[in-house]
Amino acid sequence: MVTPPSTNGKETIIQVKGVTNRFGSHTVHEALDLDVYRGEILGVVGGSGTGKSVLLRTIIGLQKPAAGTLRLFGQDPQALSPRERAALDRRCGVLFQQGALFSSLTVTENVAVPLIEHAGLTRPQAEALAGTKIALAGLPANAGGKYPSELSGGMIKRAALARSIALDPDILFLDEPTAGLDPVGAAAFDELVLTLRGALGLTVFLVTHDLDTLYAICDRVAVLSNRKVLVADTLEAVAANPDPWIQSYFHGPRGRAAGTANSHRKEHS
Ligand SMILES: Nc1ncnc2c1ncn2[C@@H]1O[C@H](COP(=O)(O)OP(=O)(O)OP(=O)(O)O)[C@@H](O)[C@H]1O
Repeated sequence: MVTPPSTNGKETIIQVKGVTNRFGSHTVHEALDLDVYRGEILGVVGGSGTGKSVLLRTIIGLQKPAAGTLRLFGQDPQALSPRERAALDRRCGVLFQQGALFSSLTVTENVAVPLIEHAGLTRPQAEALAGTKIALAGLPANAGGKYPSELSGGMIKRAALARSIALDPDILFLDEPTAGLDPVGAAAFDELVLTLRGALGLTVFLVTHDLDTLYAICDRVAVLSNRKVLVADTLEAVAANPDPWIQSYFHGPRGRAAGTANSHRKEHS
């Protein structure tokens, strides 16, 4: 058993050190460092094309970096046997930008897939457990029998979330989960992530453009800029950073509106 490193009493469960990613001559990340602490919701922001999704893909092993090291739960994924690697993958739930449900399967069948393929459950066992996950994701019981084409955008996100927590992961990776949702649906999804973090003890790595989400649920925010993590800190500390992109992001009209809405929310809670 490898003990993950500890920083200021916080347990680092993802450590990205000196990671470089290139596509041809295009360097997306260069010597990028980032730590993610157990139990936190980390919001990852940055301008379009700064490499937020590529960073997520690197951490979950879908993108092999040109340089640098990764540690998940204190382990180097590259050094693991296929069996150990599969066990590590099961600790990571992922919700991709498009939801990526199988369109020919019902919601229950979609959620049952990882339970059959990776946990070795029989179909009836998997479908029974899928019902619990569907309820946890805040969907009504009758949603289980529906096909993705019969669901609203918000319900599709919840169904995909149910599938991403099917194997009881320790970390949940969310790539722009509220993109395309109306503000009410987006706020409800934020609340769901917060509730699940508490109920399941998850750590959440959340790529987002949504300022309301940052204010509502993130413990820390990491800003990607110039091929690196420019700053990773509390929202207040990040918003005070003089970097021009950060200033326009947090203190432009949309940033001010999100900050004001959050102050009201705190006053009335
Ligand atoms: N498979 C790939 N092949 C070539 N280039 C890629 C590939 N994947 C990503 N890129 C490039 O890497 C850069 C970072 O992409 P990424 O999708 O991580 O950005 P992002 O910060 O998530 O952007 P957005 O906010 O627009 O979603 C972009 O310039 C993109 O074109």
